[in-house]
Amino acid sequence: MSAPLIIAVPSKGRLQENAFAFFARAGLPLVRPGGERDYRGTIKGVPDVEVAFLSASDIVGQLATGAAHLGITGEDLLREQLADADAVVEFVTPLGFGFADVVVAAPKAWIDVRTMADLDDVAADIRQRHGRRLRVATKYINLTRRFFAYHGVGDYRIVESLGATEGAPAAGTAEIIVDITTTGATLAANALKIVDDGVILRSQANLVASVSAPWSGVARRAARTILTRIAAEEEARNTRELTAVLPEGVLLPGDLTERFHATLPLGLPDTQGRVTLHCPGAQVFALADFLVHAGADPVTVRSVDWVLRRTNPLIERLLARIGAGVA
Ligand SMILES: Nc1ncnc2c1ncn2[C@@H]1O[C@H](COP(=O)(O)OP(=O)(O)OP(=O)(O)O)[C@@H](O)[C@H]1O
Ligand SMILES: O=P(O)(O)OC[C@H]1O[C@H](OP(=O)(O)OP(=O)(O)O)[C@H](O)[C@@H]1O
Ligand SMILES: [Mg+2]
Repeated sequence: MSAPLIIAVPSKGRLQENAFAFFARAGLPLVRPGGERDYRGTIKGVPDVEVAFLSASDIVGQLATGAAHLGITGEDLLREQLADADAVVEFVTPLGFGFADVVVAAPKAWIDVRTMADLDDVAADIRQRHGRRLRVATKYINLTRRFFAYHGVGDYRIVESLGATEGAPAAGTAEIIVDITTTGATLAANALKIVDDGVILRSQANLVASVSAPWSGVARRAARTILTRIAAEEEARNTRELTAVLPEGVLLPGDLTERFHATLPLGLPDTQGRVTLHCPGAQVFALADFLVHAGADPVTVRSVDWVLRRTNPLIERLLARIGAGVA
């Protein structure tokens, strides 16, 4: 048997919980036979797949070396750890969880400091008064360097911080910080504020593919199965299915798509006038009202679990990147 597809999934914390829920919704239940401390798993019912449970940060490394074919991790970590992330991985799809902004934050007490340009002034001031550089506590060293250079701030020094970064200014080890924030609670608790033009990156968890992994036929086929279900769930999430019986002689208008973004997955109404329509959640009531006024009574609306298609944008994107090969 040729080597399986390796998919790297966060092994703990918020990203792990969300990743398990996400895969389950897509009809891809992750199985961890040995419990929380088991770092190898499978996807129930999908052959030729091995799940590697790793830290979100290690997942970046495994994708970069090609040890994993697919992975779930934060865009912040990908952009921080890879000099040119887009050259090394293909961003297949954002996952709608793990939202975190990488931001520059300064003490709230610095009332005159609002922008990156103001920080440049502060840096000059510190240099002049104390003969040293502005200190920035962060674990996002590369993102910080790139962003500060882009804003023309050069007279600073990074103080590497591996945790509790928000505490650095109060502890006196740095003046400002670069870290991730989601609710803002940690910044507020530490009397810090985000600099107005200091949002470096709006990150969320992404499904990404390694460009350098050995994409054998087996790996491609397994990836196709996984991406088919993920795309099916993505499409279904915002799809509502309406069923109705139209009175004899009533025709559906030709501009159904333009007016309601609706499609007819089963085709035109049958001889009894029965019809099934799909439309986005936001259009449901407009379309239902229309059908009721046309004489349908009742109109039934359902959520949809999956919309499975022969191909989809996720597969197309992956194949375009790794080469069509023998999938
Ligand atoms: N507060 C948060 N809300 C949402 N996503 C977050 C949050 N904190 C981190 N993340 C996302 O998850 C990734 C990994 O963070 P996580 O906290 O799981 O790992 P860690 O900080 O390396 O480890 P730990 O917190 O367990 O010491 C981050 O890089 C980011 O993409
Ligand atoms: O804006 P908030 O919602 O307050 O979230 C931001 C905090 O969450 C993360 O910390 P985490 O809890 O992962 O602890 P860590 O610093 O040990 O990673 C991050 O490092 C921030 O400190
Ligand atoms: Mg953390």
